[in-house]
Amino acid sequence: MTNRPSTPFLDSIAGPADLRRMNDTALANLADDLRAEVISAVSETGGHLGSSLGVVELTVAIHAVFDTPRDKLIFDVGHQCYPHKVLTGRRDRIRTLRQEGGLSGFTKRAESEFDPFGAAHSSTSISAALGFAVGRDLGMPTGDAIAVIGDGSISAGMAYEAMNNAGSEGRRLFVILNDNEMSIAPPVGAMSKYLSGLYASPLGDLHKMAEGFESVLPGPIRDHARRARQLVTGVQSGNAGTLFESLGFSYIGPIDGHDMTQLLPVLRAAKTRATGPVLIHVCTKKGKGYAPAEQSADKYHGVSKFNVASGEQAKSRPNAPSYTKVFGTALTVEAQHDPRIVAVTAAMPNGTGVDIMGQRFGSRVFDVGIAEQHGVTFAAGMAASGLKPFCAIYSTFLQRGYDQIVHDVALQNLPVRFAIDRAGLVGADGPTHAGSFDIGYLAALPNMVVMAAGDELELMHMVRTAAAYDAGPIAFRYPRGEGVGMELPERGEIIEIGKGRIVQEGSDVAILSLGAHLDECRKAARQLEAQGVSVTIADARFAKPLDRALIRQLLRHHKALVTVEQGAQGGFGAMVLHDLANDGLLDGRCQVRTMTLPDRYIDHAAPDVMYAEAGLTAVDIAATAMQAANIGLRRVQSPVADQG
Ligand SMILES: Cc1ncc(C[n+]2csc(CCOP(=O)(O)OP(=O)(O)O)c2C)c(N)n1
Ligand SMILES: CC(=O)[C@@H](O)[C@H](O)COP(=O)(O)O
Ligand SMILES: [Mg+2]
Repeated sequence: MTNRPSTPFLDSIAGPADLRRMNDTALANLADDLRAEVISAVSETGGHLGSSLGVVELTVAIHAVFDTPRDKLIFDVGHQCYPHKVLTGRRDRIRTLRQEGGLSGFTKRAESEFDPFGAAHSSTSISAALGFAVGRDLGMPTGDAIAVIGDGSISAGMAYEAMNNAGSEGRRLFVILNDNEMSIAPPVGAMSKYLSGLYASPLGDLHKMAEGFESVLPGPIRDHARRARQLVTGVQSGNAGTLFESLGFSYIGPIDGHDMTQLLPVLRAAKTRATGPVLIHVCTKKGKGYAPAEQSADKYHGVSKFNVASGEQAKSRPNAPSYTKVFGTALTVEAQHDPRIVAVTAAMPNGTGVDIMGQRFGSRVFDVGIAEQHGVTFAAGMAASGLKPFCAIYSTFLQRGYDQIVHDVALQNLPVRFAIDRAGLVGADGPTHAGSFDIGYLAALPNMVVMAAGDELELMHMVRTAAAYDAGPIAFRYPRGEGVGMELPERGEIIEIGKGRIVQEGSDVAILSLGAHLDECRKAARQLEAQGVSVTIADARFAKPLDRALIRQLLRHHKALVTVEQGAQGGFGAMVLHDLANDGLLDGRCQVRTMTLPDRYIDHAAPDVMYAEAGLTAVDIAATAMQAANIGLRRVQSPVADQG
């Protein structure tokens, strides 16, 4: 355990109501304590530290000024909510963040009345806040609605859809733009440049502050508030604020989000005077107040446990390259062979590994910002032009681009290659980030080819296959984390579309694996073999088109056929059942079982714990095969006993 910091101001409060009794100096001191507490806690748990450190003063100020939980504070993404959790009755559990059975790393309704709206995917906060504002105006027991959204997250279309609607609704609503000039990577796009322009606007460019607004500000801070003069004027402010004002918002800012003498009076004035939607532009530093974070390139966006004194993170030494790295490297090799290959990422160049290609072929890698919908259609356009786009998006975030996949890609049969990282359960980020649904939602689409990599070599083959495949859209999925650890060639091979492979041949039961649970299937086979059961393992490779010949062969020669996938019901297993049922093949000697994620969300924990919770361990697979084959349950070894 690290040395706990001394936090007298934080120790003196039980919840946000206490903040409303503190003077401004005490609130500033409280913010210092809170920052120290967050650093200390995250050093023990890991998590999204940089974003949380950037909003310490802002979080204190909002809770001090607004009447939470009656007023609804909605953090966009929610990855910056650790100070909020500490202030809202969860300090005693803050050192359980992202651990099994502990606090979520995001806001979560089930956790606290101070989390009125759950999040983890970005750019939803303004829509949700507007919903609360309408609820209030229609008599629901709710107060003001305050959305806190980052400069990265405000690049997504959904934020503009919400502002467009909020501006025309004209209801009292607060949007606080937390502008730290960072997304996960440095932010991209015209919006980012626009915000930087606002930040650079000299005070003297602004028009006169409205009398009514000025009068509610205490004398000493009037100067700071000169930047907030548009609150009740609605007057255009030269270049500053014009976009937000055009959308119907009053624009206040920019103000220094680490200076309580600016934050508190501006929030108080806004709260007192606002009658319609207001956007308060707050400038902060990601990682503020912790030197290793401020100095790091990613501003400590997501960190593992670390040493507070040195900032050194406790990264475990990898046994094998990550799937992400294997993908990024294989893509770069393909890009070298074919100049038509381009890559698209939605604000995750490092997370998806396309930054590896970017180092060699920078002009062919496109970071579109947090804009998955646009990213998919942009890729479709590039494919229509004759390019070969690889659209690299995490499974969970690709959900955002589903209509674009259906309407712009699949329907037009355009050869967009979807590289789907973080397939399956991902661990500490929990259910919001689980890649559970892509097999089902993609395999349902005509024209779409869907592959899943059984290991990192298979991933290389799939990258090469996708690069070579021009007949229509093709997707391949692979999980978060390390591969199994194997010798890898320079370049993958092209595999035949719709053909699986036999990994080992047996005669009693067949396990048909799709994707990276292949290794778990091997463990299950060893457990079964220890019981005298002869096992075939097949790697389906394709959820679509199915290798129907392979499936029928397995069915003919075994007493049981068990499909296994790292995905939800309605995926690969369902495709197999559908296919067999339609051919009247389900009533024969061979019993068929499907093993998928269960029909519920699984809370954050280490991935193997989550898979155990899901009933998808080697023991579960072996037991299912035995039961299906009616072999009789003898003792099945536990995974701990199974060292092989
Ligand atoms: C729809 C969606 N796409 C991608 C992400 C991954 N993601 C999480 S935080 C983040 C950056 C957010 O930047 P910003 O809003 O500026 O917050 P900051 O981290 O700078 O505090 C990204 C890309 C996400 N959560 N949701
Ligand atoms: C908050 C968010 O959405 C991302 O930061 C996410 O936590 C990244 O996850 P990976 O660590 O899997 O890239
Ligand atoms: Mg940011």
